[in-house]
Amino acid sequence: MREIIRIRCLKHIYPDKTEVKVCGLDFIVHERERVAILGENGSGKTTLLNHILGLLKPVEGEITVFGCDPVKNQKKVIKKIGVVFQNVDEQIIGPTVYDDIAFAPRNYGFPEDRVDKMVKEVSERMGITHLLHKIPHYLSGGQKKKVALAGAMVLKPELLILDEPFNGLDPKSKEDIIKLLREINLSYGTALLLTSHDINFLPEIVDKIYILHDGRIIRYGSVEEVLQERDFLYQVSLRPPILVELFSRLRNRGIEVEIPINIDQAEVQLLNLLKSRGEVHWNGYRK
Ligand SMILES: Nc1ncnc2c1ncn2[C@@H]1O[C@H](COP(=O)(O)OP(=O)(O)OP(=O)(O)O)[C@@H](O)[C@H]1O
Repeated sequence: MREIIRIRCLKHIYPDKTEVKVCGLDFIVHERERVAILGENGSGKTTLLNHILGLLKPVEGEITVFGCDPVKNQKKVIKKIGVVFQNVDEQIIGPTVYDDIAFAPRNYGFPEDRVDKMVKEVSERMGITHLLHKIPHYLSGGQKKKVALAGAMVLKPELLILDEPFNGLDPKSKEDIIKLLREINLSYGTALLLTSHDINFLPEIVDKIYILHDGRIIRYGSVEEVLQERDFLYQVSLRPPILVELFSRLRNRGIEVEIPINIDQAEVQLLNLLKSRGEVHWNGYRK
């Protein structure tokens, strides 16, 4: 698969002299991949994303996005990327939801009938056509996230960057956003790159994980490999998913179970345990 991002040992110095380093392993994202960056507060996740967007210029290091330097070729690069920032209030700028979603295509000079088609198509996919006439300020938090996502997706970018997409959402809205992101990835082939402290949801939405700690990318692997490493996650100030914690405790008591990362795997593990004790039938129902 084609590489769309490659970063090696970035260093950034903010105007107040705060130094942020992202060294260690190379950071690589391929087309269509679904990748999460994990790390404690202040570890540099947003700084890294802002470099990918060409909004920040590193003082040291190498960064290539879609084969280009994102600072020197910002217009070209940004056209291929949709972004949902941590604080969506700062990015929703249109007087109505319709105008907000129409902002990017109008900005790129698409004729108004094309813009109309694009806005309607993306709004239908996001399930927000009933909100198009509304003033964004009055929307709920979950509705604002969906509008921001529609604005980010209207040009069908190759890469979607999401900084803490689940912040402040209720469980149903989280599920809606996860479902939308999976559909977007599948139907448009859009690569997903996200940060999240909501570790329990990650197996449903990403395949690969990078971990940032103390200015270094210290771990890269599949979502299963990384999230099953309970002790390692604690060492780097992260917390394992609740199922990993529970089943690790059972293993520590000598109970023979594999560590699951989602509810289906956990169900299979528990049923196997009950079957081995003769407490349930082969079909998983109680004897
Ligand atoms: N505009 C800025 N000016 C000065 N320092 C900044 C600025 N933005 C970020 N920083 C500092 O850079 C470091 C990394 O911040 P960053 O926002 O990238 O972390 P993060 O991993 O995204 O954190 P969080 O999980 O809390 O969102 C922090 O020490 C932060 O205080």
